[in-house]
Formats: sequence, C-alpha cells, structure tokens
Amino acid sequence: MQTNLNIQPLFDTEIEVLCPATVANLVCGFDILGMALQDPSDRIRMRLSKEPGIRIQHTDEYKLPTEPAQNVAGAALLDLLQAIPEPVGIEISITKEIKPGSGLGSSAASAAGAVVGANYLLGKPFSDEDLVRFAMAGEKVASGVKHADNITPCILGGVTLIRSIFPLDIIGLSAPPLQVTVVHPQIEVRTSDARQILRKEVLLKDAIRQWGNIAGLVAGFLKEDYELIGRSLEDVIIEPVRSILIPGFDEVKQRSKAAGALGGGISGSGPSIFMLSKEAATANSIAEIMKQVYTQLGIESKVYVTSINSKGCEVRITG
Ligand SMILES: Nc1ncnc2c1ncn2[C@@H]1O[C@H](COP(=O)(O)OP(=O)(O)O)[C@@H](O)[C@H]1O
Ligand SMILES: N[C@@H](CCOP(=O)(O)O)C(=O)O
Repeated sequence: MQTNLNIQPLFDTEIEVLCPATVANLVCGFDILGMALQDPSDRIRMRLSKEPGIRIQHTDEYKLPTEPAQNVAGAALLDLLQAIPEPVGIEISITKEIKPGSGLGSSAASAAGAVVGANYLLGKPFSDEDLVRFAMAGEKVASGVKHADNITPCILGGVTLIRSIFPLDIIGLSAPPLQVTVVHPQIEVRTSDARQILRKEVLLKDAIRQWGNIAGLVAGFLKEDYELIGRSLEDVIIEPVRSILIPGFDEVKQRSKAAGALGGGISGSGPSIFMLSKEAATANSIAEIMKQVYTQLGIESKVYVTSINSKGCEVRITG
C-alpha cells in the first residue's frame, strides 16, 4: 500500500471510458512493442460506491465472468484497491466491441480502461506506470503471464516499447502517419493457448535476425522511414509457429504486400492480421483482399480500416 497518496474520491460522478483496441508485438517485437488503434474500442461505465467491493456487469453477448478475480477488469481493480488506504467500492459496466480472443487486445482494453477510470474517480493519485502495473494483473488472468505490450499503448496511446516489465521501463515512440488494415477472422485464439505452443528456446541465428528487425522497426518509426519499417516487419521466431492456427494467413500477407502494404503480420496472438500502409487507397484495397480471402474460405470476418490512436483510454463524465 502507498501511504502518501492524495486520494480525492468523486462519489457523485459517473464516467465512461473509451478503451481502444491494440496491436501487440508489431510482428517482430514479441511482448515488447504495441500500438493503439482508432477502431474498434470498448466502453466502460464506472462509478464509486461507499459499499466496498467490485461489482461488474456486462452489456454484451460474450458471457464473460463477473466474479472480480476472474474478470480481467476486476483483477486489475483488485490490485489497484490494495494500493489505497481507505476501502471504496467500484461499480462497472463493460460493453465490449473488441471480441475476446481476437488478438486485438480485448483483455487489455478492459484491464486498462478499468484502472484508468478508477484512477480518475479517485482524483488521479496514480502515475501511468502504476496503472500499467495494476492492469498487468488482468493480463495475468487472461494469458497466464504479465505482459504490458497491449496495456501500455491502450493507456498511453501511440506506439510503445516496453524495454522491461520488472522494473517497468516504458518508451513512447513517435511514428509517421500510417494506415492500418485489420482483419479479424471470426475464430477464437486464446492468448494463453497461443503462448503455450511457442518454442522455449531460440537459435542464435534467429535471435540475431530478430534483433536486427526490432532495432530496424524502432529506427524506422523514429526516422519516419517507411521503407525501413516495411522491411523490418519480419518475424522469424513466433509467426512461423502461430500462423499455423490462422487459416488464410499466408495468402492475406502475400496479396496485401503485392497490393502495396509496407508489411504486417499476426496482431497480438491472433487470429487477427494487420497490415500497415502509407496511403488510404492501399489500405482500402487490402481490406477488399482480406474480405475476399475469408469469403473464399467460408469463414466470417470483420475488417477495420483505421489508423494509430494517439490518445489511449479516454474518460468522459456522463453523470
Ligand atoms: N473483461 C474481459 N474482457 C476480455 N476478456 C476477458 C475479460 N475478463 C476475462 N476475460 C477472459 O480473457 C480471455 C481473453 O483474453 P485473450 O485471450 O488475451 O484475448 P485477446 O487476444 O482478445 O486479448 C478469455 O478467456 C476471456 O474469458
Ligand atoms: N505479446 C502477447 C500479446 C497478446 O495480445 P492479444 O491481443 O492476443 O491479447 C502475445 O503475443 O502473446
């Protein structure tokens, strides 16, 4: 518990938090790189209560657990509440547009949005780093391990690099304007499953290639060098294993690149696939290719043509 916190609870205020989807890994940066998207987003309505405890409701069809310790938002809030001296209650109602198991940071959106909202209602006693730490307790519930590559861009917006989680070291990266096309084939890949199939050891030659790509991608963002970004979007470690779980992956990637995409790959742990491009017209052509691939495979899909969200979770007073 932190004893010197300045807590000023807003008991009579109701808020809504807009929580953006995120693309983790950015192909080569497993667990360390991520970016927030303009679309889709979840919404969380929240208020404080004088009756201690966390009460969770869902207004969507996903039948997610409402028991706080099993819901990622609840787990993150339990961690946050342990850090404050006075017991308070929190009531939250979650409306998900980011389907769980999508690879678009569905779990992170709930965990991040819940702690951003609670911090606002408590008079903002916590730093962004504190909020990332609390929200990681939610990711542990969803995937079995703490990782901050979705949580951080969801809270801060933009493109972020997590140099380390213990101790937490976050670097916000500038990036040139980019169009992002995302396809979410309507199959579920749980992050916990997609982590279990990964090899535990990496060949040195693959590690060297991956380091080159991560460094190249970060340099490409900072230098606004689209060609460098494109050629660094390569993953020789995770993608060869996980792409097997995603029907149509190779075709989407190959045809999107032929249509002018800078590059792309699996979004988070999949099954969503994202592609980056410079021009809006290219992003729209890629969307058509993605739809075609999944129509031909007989798999329902949802396609988003969007861009980087620079704000992260946004709080609005509703009552
Ligand atoms: N509020 C919540 N939002 C999303 N997923 C949740 C929530 N609470 C618990 N979960 C669980 O987390 C898992 C989804 O997380 P994950 O597999 O990481 O999906 P995603 O890749 O979309 O983030 C599911 O098992 C789901 O039941
Ligand atoms: N680095 C994690 C990211 C998981 O992202 P999600 O959107 O699938 O939850 C991983 O690749 O396992």
